[in-house]
Amino acid sequence: MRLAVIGTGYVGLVTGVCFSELGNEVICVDKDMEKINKLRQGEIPIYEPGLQEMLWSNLDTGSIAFTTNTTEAVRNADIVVLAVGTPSLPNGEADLSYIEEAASAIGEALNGYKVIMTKSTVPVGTNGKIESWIYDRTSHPFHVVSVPEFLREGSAIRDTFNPDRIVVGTDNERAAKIVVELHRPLTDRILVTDVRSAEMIKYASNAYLATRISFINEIANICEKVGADVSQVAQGMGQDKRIGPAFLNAGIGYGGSCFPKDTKALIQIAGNVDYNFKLLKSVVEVNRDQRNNVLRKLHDFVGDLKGRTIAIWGLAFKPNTDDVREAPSLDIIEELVAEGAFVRAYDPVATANFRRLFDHSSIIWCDSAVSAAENADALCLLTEWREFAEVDLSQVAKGMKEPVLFDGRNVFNQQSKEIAAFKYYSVGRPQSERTKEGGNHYGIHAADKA
Ligand SMILES: NC(=O)C1=CN([C@@H]2O[C@H](COP(=O)(O)OP(=O)(O)OC[C@H]3O[C@@H](n4cnc5c(N)ncnc54)[C@H](O)[C@@H]3O)[C@@H](O)[C@H]2O)C=CC1
Ligand SMILES: O=C(O)[C@H]1O[C@H](OP(=O)(O)OP(=O)(O)OC[C@H]2O[C@@H](n3ccc(=O)[nH]c3=O)[C@H](O)[C@@H]2O)[C@H](O)[C@@H](O)[C@@H]1O
Repeated sequence: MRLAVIGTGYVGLVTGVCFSELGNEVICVDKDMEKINKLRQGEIPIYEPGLQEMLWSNLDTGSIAFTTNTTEAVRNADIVVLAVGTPSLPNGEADLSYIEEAASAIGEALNGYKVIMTKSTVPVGTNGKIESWIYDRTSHPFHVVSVPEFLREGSAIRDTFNPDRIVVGTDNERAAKIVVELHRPLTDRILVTDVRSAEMIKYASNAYLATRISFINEIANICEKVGADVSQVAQGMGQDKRIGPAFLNAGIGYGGSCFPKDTKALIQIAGNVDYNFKLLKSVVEVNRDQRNNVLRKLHDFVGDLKGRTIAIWGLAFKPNTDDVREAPSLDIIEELVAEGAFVRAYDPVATANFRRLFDHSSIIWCDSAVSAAENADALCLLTEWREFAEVDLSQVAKGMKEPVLFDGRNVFNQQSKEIAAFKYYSVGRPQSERTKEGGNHYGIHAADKA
């Protein structure tokens, strides 16, 4: 089939590349000329494992192309994929201005029957609006179908080729058949629903996953106080088939471009119909506070942070991506700087993106995990990049002023020999005897603070 993908951000690019890999003819559109020019040269603007290579091979065969010309792309397509951004407005609601602009351009361009497939995450009722924005500008027939996207950054290609399900929201049989046929090579698990239910499935899924994370983080906070180990608790819970093991990793809370935005949007969607979504409001609040645990632990152990040097491992909101949108690292580093600390930070790929959002003369950007820890008073692991688990910790400990490690993602085994060199704090796990006993040369005793 011939696809025009409008919006070549994360979702648009991954969708475009994967569907061209499946043998479709794809043209990706973006209004950002610089981005399109780079993509034409095979340069991708994001870090996503495997995407670059797949783009190159499809550019070579000519099954994918890039343009800023929406009209031409739409005219040559059977299916138009809407993948523009839907960021948060200051009140938490989704900003639909990019969707309206793109829908209007599609309406102007229509030259025959097309299916418009909405992959952007949009509030319930939006596909109806998209339909009317297009309808007002054309006399050609079309159907708008809600096909929410469930890929995760860092594993986007694997997720696209192995989806748990594809949701197709439409009341129209002809459109449903076309969209089902497009996705058939990916899976048999294709659920056709009405449009509003499809829109709700996306928000409900993200809100539920966010809820699991805040739930396990609160359990972790309680574990710390009662001397239980949240890793074992999560394992025990996850073995119950009704619960399952995924998304029960305690840590410093969720970030990224979607959970924070989509949870806030669903609270607004509920509020607009006079429903107070109390549970989800708490999920957001718990998440906001969870990242402060790192700072609280630093205060407990290091005391006043003014003039101290804090090393940071990991800036991205999760491993295998260079995305720092709503990353816990942003709040934590901003606060460290505000309190007068010096920061030595390292991330394998996300440093440039982080610096675009926040930079300061008190931060030294390091080019390896080991160098970031040099002469630091404490080290905080914020993103569980695999390379951190493989670093020679004895070398790290030797290079630090004080071997104090705050493991915000429970990467290390606190019983291990390497960890024994540190005063080690993780999330929701009992502190080792050494850590409990350990005072430090600032004269503050962790155990005294309890
Ligand atoms: N990032 C992710 O992992 C996922 C995102 N989503 C949803 O997909 C949607 C897109 O998200 P991202 O790809 O992260 O967005 P993004 O913000 O990275 O990219 C959006 C792109 O659309 C372009 N654009 C905006 N208006 C346009 C127009 N009128 N014509 C052509 N191009 C236009 C922008 O220049 C930008 O390159 C959002 O609704 C998001 O919630 C859903 C699942 C996963
Ligand atoms: O709508 C979206 O954009 C996407 O949002 C998430 O994907 P993503 O944000 O890429 O990454 P996740 O793997 O879900 O992680 C999100 C955040 O939760 C945190 N997390 C995840 C799992 C866990 O057990 N604990 C935990 O703290 C991660 O560190 C990360 O900060 C969803 O998993 C995707 O299904 C969805 O398509």
